[in-house]
Amino acid sequence: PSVPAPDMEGVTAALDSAMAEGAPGAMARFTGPSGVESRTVGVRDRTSGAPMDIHARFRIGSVSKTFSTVVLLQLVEEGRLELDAPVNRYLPGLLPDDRITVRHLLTHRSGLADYTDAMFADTVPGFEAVRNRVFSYQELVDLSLSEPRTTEPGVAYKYSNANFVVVGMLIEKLTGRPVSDAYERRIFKPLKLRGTSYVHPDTRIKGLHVRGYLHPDAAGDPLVDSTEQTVSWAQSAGAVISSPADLNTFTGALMRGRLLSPAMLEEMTTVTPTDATDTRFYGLGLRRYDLSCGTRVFGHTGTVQGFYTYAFSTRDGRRSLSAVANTSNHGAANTALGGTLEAAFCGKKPA
Ligand SMILES: CC1(C)S[C@@H]2[C@H](NC(=O)CCCC[C@H](NC(=O)C[NH3+])C(=O)[O-])C(=O)N2[C@H]1C(=O)[O-]
Repeated sequence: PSVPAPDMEGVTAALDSAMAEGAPGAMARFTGPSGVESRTVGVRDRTSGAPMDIHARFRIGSVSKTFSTVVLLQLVEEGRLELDAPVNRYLPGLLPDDRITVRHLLTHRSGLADYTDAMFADTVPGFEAVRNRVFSYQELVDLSLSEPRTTEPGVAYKYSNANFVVVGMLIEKLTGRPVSDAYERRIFKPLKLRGTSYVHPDTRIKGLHVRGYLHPDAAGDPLVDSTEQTVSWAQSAGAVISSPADLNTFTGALMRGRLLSPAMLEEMTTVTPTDATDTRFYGLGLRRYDLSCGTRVFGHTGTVQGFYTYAFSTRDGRRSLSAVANTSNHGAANTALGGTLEAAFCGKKPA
């Protein structure tokens, strides 16, 4: 069946509006049946004035959660753990409730509190306090468990980074290796994602990269260059570095079944609503957005200091979009950037 061509003027308009909302720059890359289209606006470095570059790498924040999910679901396929088994079967004594299952982690239905709410309540001081810190997984879990749980296991969707910290712990326990080895061996190398890396706790983004600029809470305060950080507060929940092309490859390959069996991909894309709207859903470490033209796209969003990211594909993997703006803590810029999805996947609006 023919699909609408991407509305690249609309994509550019969304990138321009992200800049108008305070992003120093933004870019998007679309891959579809007619090939690749990319657009860049503004700068990747405010000091040098270097223009945004479609080949530059950046922090993808919680898009990392989908990478971690793919590794864990491959381990499920290999019989190393079961989706509906208690987490405590594999990490004895870790969680205070044996009813919390592996699936609850991947669907944000565990009830484990998100420690980043308190950690980043004051945006810039919170960031400065942790940007060079190295946390153990256990320290992050302890931060979560020091707060009340948000729901009985399985009862409700409540997004929490803690879930994907535990996913990282499961991967390391079951493989006996750091998560970086699993990412490399199971995803980065097979898909030839040469611009994608997991370098925690190194603070640098090596090679050609985008610098990220954090908006302070007080309007009018200067942007904070947040490019260098360990992202140790997130790790398997948010510390992957990638590029527009690699994200297109990753979400496209995932949806084409190159990483998981058809049955497991079906599990991953089986969703429940995340909010009152009937357009946003969450599966296993994966978001589904239902667009105005009826197209359903699957992928993830990311918010890490200095970077907003969208990385989505259609269910058949034939069309993929990745978009990034090099700012954060500024919702209007994030919403503006999100406009690239409708333009790319729904095409030009009828006159
Ligand atoms: C659910 C989200 C939005 S939050 C979650 C994760 N990012 C974080 O947990 C970092 C939150 C603080 C980031 C900081 N904000 C503040 O400090 C506010 N006081 C900023 O904007 O740079 C990620 O990425 N996910 C996004 C996702 O999945 O889309």
